[in-house]
Amino acid sequence: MFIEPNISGERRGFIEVICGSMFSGKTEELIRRLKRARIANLKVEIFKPRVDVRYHETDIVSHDEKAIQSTPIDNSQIILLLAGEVDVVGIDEAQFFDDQLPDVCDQLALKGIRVIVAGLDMDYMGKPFGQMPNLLAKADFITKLHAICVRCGNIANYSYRKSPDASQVLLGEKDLYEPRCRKCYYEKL
Ligand SMILES: Nc1ncnc2c1ncn2[C@@H]1O[C@H](COP(=O)(O)OP(=O)(O)O)[C@@H](O)[C@H]1O
Ligand SMILES: Cc1cn([C@H]2C[C@H](O)[C@@H](COP(=O)(O)O)O2)c(=O)[nH]c1=O
Ligand SMILES: [Zn+2]
Repeated sequence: MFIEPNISGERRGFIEVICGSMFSGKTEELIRRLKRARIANLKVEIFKPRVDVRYHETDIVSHDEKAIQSTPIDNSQIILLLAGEVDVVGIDEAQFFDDQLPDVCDQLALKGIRVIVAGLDMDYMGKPFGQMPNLLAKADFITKLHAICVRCGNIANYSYRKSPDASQVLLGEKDLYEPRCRKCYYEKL
């Protein structure tokens, strides 16, 4: 990623969005960027929605068991209260947050903070998930990652749900979901 030097001397914030299907490596990439920011001695705060307690009460944990400590929160406005003096804010599972999240990210970036957001761009129906479309619209930088289709080995954009449960929010792992390419996803629907 190339970022032009800041010619005015004033620190400018920006919004980075990491998106893709389940198992595409969003959480790993978020953790990688946040750990590098800490290596650079930047002050980092990390948040996740309280609803996401699959692996750990507080940590953000990838499917490959890479982890970083975070603060579980009930709504996105809390980030503004807790991220006063930070350089970098990380947010995982952004699709589960309320509709204030894009505005919160804008406010953080306006204060000069680097905001790194990871989330599912599509739900199991292949529809845009939560505030992700609005975050993608506001993002300065977007990284779309792909998993490997468990059926054919091509790149996977879709998160296929193996359960008949039709609610949009249904926490789970390989027990409930598998990443699929477009062809395999629509064949089995
Ligand atoms: N079908 C798959 N395609 C790609 N990675 C997979 C797959 N199944 C399991 N994984 C594992 O998932 C890891 C990515 O996990 P994670 O960063 O938590 O993804 P995400 O946050 O996008 O769901 C990979 O490094 C890999 O070890
Ligand atoms: C597709 C889809 C997923 N979910 C849930 C399942 C998991 O708990 C998370 C996604 O986690 P990941 O870090 O991207 O692997 O979201 C859901 O609730 N509804 C869906 O449609
Ligand atoms: Zn496939």
